[in-house]
Amino acid sequence: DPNKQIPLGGKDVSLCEHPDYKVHIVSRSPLVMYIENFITGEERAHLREITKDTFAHSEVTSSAGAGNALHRVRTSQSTRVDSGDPVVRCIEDRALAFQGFDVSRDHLEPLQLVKYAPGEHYHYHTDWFTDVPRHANAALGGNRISSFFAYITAPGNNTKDEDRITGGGTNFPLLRAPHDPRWCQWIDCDEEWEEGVSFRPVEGNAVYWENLLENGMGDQRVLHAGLPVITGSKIGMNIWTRQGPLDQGIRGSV
Ligand SMILES: O=C(O)CCC(=O)C(=O)O
Ligand SMILES: [Fe+2]
Repeated sequence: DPNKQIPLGGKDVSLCEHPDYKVHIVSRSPLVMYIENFITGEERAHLREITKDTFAHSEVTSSAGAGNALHRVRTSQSTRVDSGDPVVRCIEDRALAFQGFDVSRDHLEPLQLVKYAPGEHYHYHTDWFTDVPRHANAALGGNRISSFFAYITAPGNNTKDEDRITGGGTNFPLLRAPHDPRWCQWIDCDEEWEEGVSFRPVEGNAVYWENLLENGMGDQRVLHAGLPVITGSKIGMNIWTRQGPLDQGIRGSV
């Protein structure tokens, strides 16, 4: 049946082939890992394509403020990705396998894409919720145990000067920066030591971290921000795993 084939760079995506990604530990406590080559070029193109007209100004659920107050903490635009899409399912499979297979798919929130134009940023925050009754109740699967943040669009060296991204790193002010110069391909090595770790946006790569302490409380040390994009534009993707299953209606097809 030719209709079952989804063309994507000439590949049949229903096969779900995982890239040979590489993992490097950034920090053992809190656990933070850097993943090279986690989202393939075909997958990135597909994600951009299926979401291209769906971005809206991001909500920040942790803020109690009114509409315009929100825009100061997060000026980017975001969108949820259709969980029924085969490429999305393949990426979900990868995120679940990464976490040791034992987490089931219903613990995953719908994947979220975040887009930044020049000047846009996301202020310091944690991905775990402080208002547990409101944002992390049982129907919502509890709190977020882990986060992946993957770079989907971040025009690099093979791009015209005017399109190339500058700024737009992901900064973790409370992490200690690793020392080896090999990290400088992904981490801003010019950053002051007191500023913690800033991951530069590198397409296809991702940062993974755990949000909760052993006792289930949120870990303050994974505070982070999306630094302002200066030139070019950036699209990132959040993959959030909850402590328990989300109710069907919430995860369902979006
Ligand atoms: O844009 C970034 O680098 C980080 C975004 C982020 O932390 C989020 O969307 O929760
Ligand atoms: Fe975040």
